[in-house]
Amino acid sequence: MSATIINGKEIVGSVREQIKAEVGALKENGIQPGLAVVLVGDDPASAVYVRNKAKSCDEVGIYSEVYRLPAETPQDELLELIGKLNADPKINGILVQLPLPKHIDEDTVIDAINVNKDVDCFHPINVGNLMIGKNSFLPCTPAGVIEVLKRTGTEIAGKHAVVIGRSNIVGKPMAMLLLRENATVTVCHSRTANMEEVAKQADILVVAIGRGKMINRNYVKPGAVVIDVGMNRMPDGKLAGDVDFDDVLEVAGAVTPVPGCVGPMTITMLLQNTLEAARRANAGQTSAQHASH
Ligand SMILES: NC(=O)C1=CN([C@@H]2O[C@H](COP(=O)(O)OP(=O)(O)OC[C@H]3O[C@@H](n4cnc5c(N)ncnc54)[C@H](OP(=O)(O)O)[C@@H]3O)[C@@H](O)[C@H]2O)C=CC1
Ligand SMILES: Nc1nc(=O)c2c([nH]1)NC[C@@H]1CN(c3ccc(C(=O)N[C@@H](CCC(=O)O)C(=O)O)cc3)C=[N+]21
Ligand SMILES: [Mg+2]
Repeated sequence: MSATIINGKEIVGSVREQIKAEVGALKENGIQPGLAVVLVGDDPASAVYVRNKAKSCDEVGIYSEVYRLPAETPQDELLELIGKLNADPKINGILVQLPLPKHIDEDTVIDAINVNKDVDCFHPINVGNLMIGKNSFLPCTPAGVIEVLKRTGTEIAGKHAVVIGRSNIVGKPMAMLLLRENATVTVCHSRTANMEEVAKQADILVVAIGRGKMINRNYVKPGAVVIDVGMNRMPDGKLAGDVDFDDVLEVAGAVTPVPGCVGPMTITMLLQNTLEAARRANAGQTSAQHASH
């Protein structure tokens, strides 16, 4: 038996078509959503993601600005740029590419981003709103995974979902979104005992650990849907996920490919959030106003 390879390109394409149409409709009312992406330092992987983000904005008609700052940029200068972007009406979304150089405190930087422009959903207020189920931006990678599950017709409610990884960017918000969809959720991490046994209980297995090809068939229940968030540059120079794709393909029900699914889906959700931010800015409906009452 061989698993279905989830067609990421097709899903990404159809969500982006929808976003493009909605951006087009806003433009007819004289509104163009705008995204600012800030990259500090010259990490080559980050440079690729930032280029992809700008290109994807163009494709759907979102205005974008990219700021490339040298690695030694003082924290104050970065905060000053964020202050300017916070006040700029052309900019609806601000994304500061992580990780930042060591001399910069990531929490301080994230705190400085206007809550209503935090299209990553990394600001503590937006993270809090997510926890209590209030309307806020959805974190891009986890929201992209939910969209993939829904568009492949995967039932989530009542199913056992196991998330491997507990980072603030992926694992934790992923668990929260699956819970919102009424899955029974287990989160694994580096201190989890008997991880193969735990993972094998999953109907839906989401893997975000940053260990190239670590998750093989021993972690997978026959027929499970396996979502690979990992992005690793292997010693041979090739890109691979955290899942041993060829091995898992033989037992799983469906598997996402890397590259070609969760990565581009993450960018798609970023576009969606930027569109949503522009809508809210123009409706005068901001979560900061809600939060201040
Ligand atoms: N496609 C996309 O859009 C995105 C892809 N990524 C990719 O996803 C992967 C994860 O990213 P991120 O969450 O930021 O990574 P982090 O390094 O921040 O977190 C990794 C998590 O995995 C856990 N972990 C590490 N090794 C093991 C192990 N051997 N067994 C069990 N758990 C383990 C860690 O546990 P502990 O907490 O105990 O240390 C931690 O919770 C990376 O490959 C990254 O490149 C990330 C963001 C977006
Ligand atoms: N503030 C912030 N927000 C993020 O969302 C964020 C971040 N920082 N730091 C890094 C991670 C990683 N990430 C990816 C986005 C797209 C692809 C992507 O498009 N991947 C392509 C391949 C790209 C390639 O060829 O290298 C694919 O999987 O098909 C991957 C990874 C967002 N992240
Ligand atoms: Mg730092």
